Amino acid sequence: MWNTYLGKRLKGGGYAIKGAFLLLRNEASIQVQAIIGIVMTIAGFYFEISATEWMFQILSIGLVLSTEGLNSAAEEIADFVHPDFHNKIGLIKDIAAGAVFFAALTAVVIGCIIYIPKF
Ligand SMILES: Nc1ncnc2c1ncn2[C@@H]1O[C@H](COP(=O)(O)OP(=O)(O)OP(=O)(O)O)[C@@H](O)[C@H]1O
Repeated sequence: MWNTYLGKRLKGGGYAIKGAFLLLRNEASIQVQAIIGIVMTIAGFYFEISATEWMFQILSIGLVLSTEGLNSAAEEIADFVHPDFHNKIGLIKDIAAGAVFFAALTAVVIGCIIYIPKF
């Protein structure tokens, strides 16, 4: 069953879910972002945001969690291929963190657009 096309796709989905749990269990940065996502979801219900606002908020949370997860993967690869200090490893980690910064900045701007008018 697992060797069929569908079986292989299901197995791939299983690895992805395992990866998501590993991120949530082991990565402090993902845990912080996930907590922020939960707080913003509670705020969304409290302020009764519109369907469009929900879509942007959910996209923002997903974007930040995804880039944060990819950043963690880049850090793992960097530490695996070169555990010692190296300027290039530092540059790779800084660039990966920069990607998270863009996502987080986008989420903050969207959050301000949604919630500032509600005060
Ligand atoms: N092996 C290394 N060589 C050179 N610079 C490094 C190295 N490891 C880390 N750095 C520098 O330290 C910064 C922080 O790296 P680190 O691996 O501690 O990530 P982090 O942001 O603290 O994430 P986490 O807490 O999830 O590990 C990097 O962005 C980089 O500038």
